[in-house]
Amino acid sequence: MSRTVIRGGLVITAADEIHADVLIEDGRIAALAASGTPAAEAFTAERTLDATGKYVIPGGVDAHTHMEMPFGGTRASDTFETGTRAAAWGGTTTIVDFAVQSVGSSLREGLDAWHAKAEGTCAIDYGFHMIVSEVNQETLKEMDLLVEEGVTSFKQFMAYPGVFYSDDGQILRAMQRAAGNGGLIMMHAENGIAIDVLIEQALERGETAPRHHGEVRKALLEAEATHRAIRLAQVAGAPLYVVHVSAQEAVAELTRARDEGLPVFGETCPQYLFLSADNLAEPGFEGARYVCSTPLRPKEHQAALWKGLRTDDLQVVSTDHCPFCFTGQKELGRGDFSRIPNGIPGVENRMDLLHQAVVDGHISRRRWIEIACAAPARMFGLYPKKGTIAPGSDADIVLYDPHAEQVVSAETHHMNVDYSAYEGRRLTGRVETVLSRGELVITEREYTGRAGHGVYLPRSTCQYLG
Ligand SMILES: NC(=O)NCCC(=O)O
Ligand SMILES: [Zn+2]
Ligand SMILES: [Zn+2]
Repeated sequence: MSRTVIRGGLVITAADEIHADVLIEDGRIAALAASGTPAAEAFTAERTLDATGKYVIPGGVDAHTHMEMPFGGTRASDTFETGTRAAAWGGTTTIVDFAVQSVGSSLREGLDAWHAKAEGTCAIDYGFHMIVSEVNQETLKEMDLLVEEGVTSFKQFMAYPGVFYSDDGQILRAMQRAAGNGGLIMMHAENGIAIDVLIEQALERGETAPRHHGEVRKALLEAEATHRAIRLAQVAGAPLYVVHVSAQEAVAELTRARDEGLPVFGETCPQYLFLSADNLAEPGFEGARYVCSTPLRPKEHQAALWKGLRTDDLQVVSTDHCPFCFTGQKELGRGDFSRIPNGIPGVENRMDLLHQAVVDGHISRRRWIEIACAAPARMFGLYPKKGTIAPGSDADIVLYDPHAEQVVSAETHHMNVDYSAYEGRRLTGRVETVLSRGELVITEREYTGRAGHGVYLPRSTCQYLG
């Protein structure tokens, strides 16, 4: 039996804060006891980690990543190996990535392809959602099978006509299926048909710079799609999780639906909380770094997102990590913003940025852990194995120094991408040590993990539903 004890830290979960020692046995949390008490003194182990002055928090659960995803005529630049290593550096110990059904192929083929990419390469544990690109009798049946084997959530797109787009009828059918099999539909809510008209008109006017990406993907078209998705889910009797919410009008739709008692959930991402349309408007082609969809919004939207996170109208912060290098990838869209590959890197930055939100007074420490660890684990059927520090849970634990100062930079980050969306940002707080199932992956800011340590996580269904 291998044992580790973490002594003297402030253990923070979504529910509690307590100065406690944590005993780990064979990769799981065996016991907690208030530091200095006889119960804690009785913990014995081969390895002791001193967490004095540190927070001891659950490893982050990032429920929205796209490692090596083919998109926009290229491929996301992090592999499962580089992306999960970078995640670990940033205090995230679980990702849920998106397997993609290619048009003309089955869900099974898409899922198998993603298993093949990830297997034996990940530094931390991983699960999959399934992107459903085609809804037909076969794929609807496959959804049932996937839920049974632990792929319990399905992403559909109201955006990207001709790529991932589903029309309202296809969405309704998938939602009806999910209502029956316990699956959770994750919606990219933007009116892609209307946006394509606006893109065409903007390009005709010669508006080709990155900032026009934000202008054509209007907040109202996010809100309209969010409203439509909510009502389709209501008709189907299905729960709904809206991904990457950025517009205050979309938050208002979610709030209204939740006030009506509907099982509707929302996710936002650090880029919408910390960046804005001002970044997209950086001179020349510089703003291409910040092209993602939904787009970065004017700063005024941020207050509604923070409020939504405080009031639980938004439950989860994920990264939507989808990195494309500026050189050679983002550059595909020089002269035509609609050809800039959509996506922003951030899997390494999320826990730190959200800690900064604690420092800045936007959220409490426990809410930090709720939205970054516990809620995504519950939402996607991984709790309490992941997302908390409790006896029986996997020993996915971060020793976090709340006083360390850092400056974010592509020079020092570990993501396989040539820029940082947060370049030069000063943050208070830093990950010191990370354990994944009791194994040291980061040890006092040295990488001590290995590719292949991470295992696939079959998931149960959403734990917010009865
Ligand atoms: N969000 C984004 O811009 N890229 C990744 C694909 C998606 O999540 O829609
Ligand atoms: Zn999306
Ligand atoms: Zn995404």
